[in-house]
Amino acid sequence: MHRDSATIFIGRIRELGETLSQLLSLALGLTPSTNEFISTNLTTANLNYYPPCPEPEVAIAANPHFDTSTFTILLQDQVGGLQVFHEGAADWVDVPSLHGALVVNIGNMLQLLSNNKMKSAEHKVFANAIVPRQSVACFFMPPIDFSTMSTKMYGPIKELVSEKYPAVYREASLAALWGSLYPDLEGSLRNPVLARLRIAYDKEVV
Ligand SMILES: O=C(O)CCC(=O)C(=O)O
Ligand SMILES: [Fe+2]
Repeated sequence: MHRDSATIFIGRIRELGETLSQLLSLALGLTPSTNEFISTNLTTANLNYYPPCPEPEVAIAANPHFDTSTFTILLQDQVGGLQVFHEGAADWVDVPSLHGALVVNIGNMLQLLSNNKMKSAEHKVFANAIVPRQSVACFFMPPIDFSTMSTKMYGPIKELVSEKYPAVYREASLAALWGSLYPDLEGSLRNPVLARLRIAYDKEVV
């Protein structure tokens, strides 16, 4: 990516992220004074390049995973291959590549903060034999401070917890949440990181 266009792109994505944070807070019914998403910022961008794969039927371009972010803004090229797991259909569905469109994924951080009101989207990318594919994934998170990574805790926003809607998750540090890219060793949990944070873990699994 050319340096000038990258700078402009990132600037615009930051603005869009701020607007999205505010809209998500509104959608959750949070008041501006307790809005914890306002501090959400663009922390990382993945520039993904997937070369053509000689044996796409036995390979995968990106393993199924949940992003750790509050939300992710994704730019994909025209090649396609991104799929999201649709809980209702219990199946993977294609996320078509539309020219000029951005995809927004909810990540594990928002599922945790929103006390399960917003669900993290599991996604994967399948490989193709013919053309390379590129994407830019921009991750929005609370600011990352490596000195407090294991000690600063995040949990369901107080305003979203009540007697009627008790906290679904215990609090977790960013370091603990970061495990979400790694599959469950026993392979039985769809979202192992959040499943292990569930307060009613014994009774119910995410
Ligand atoms: O390449 C894509 O479309 C998805 C990339 C992705 O999921 C990620 O970087 O977390
Ligand atoms: Fe992702």
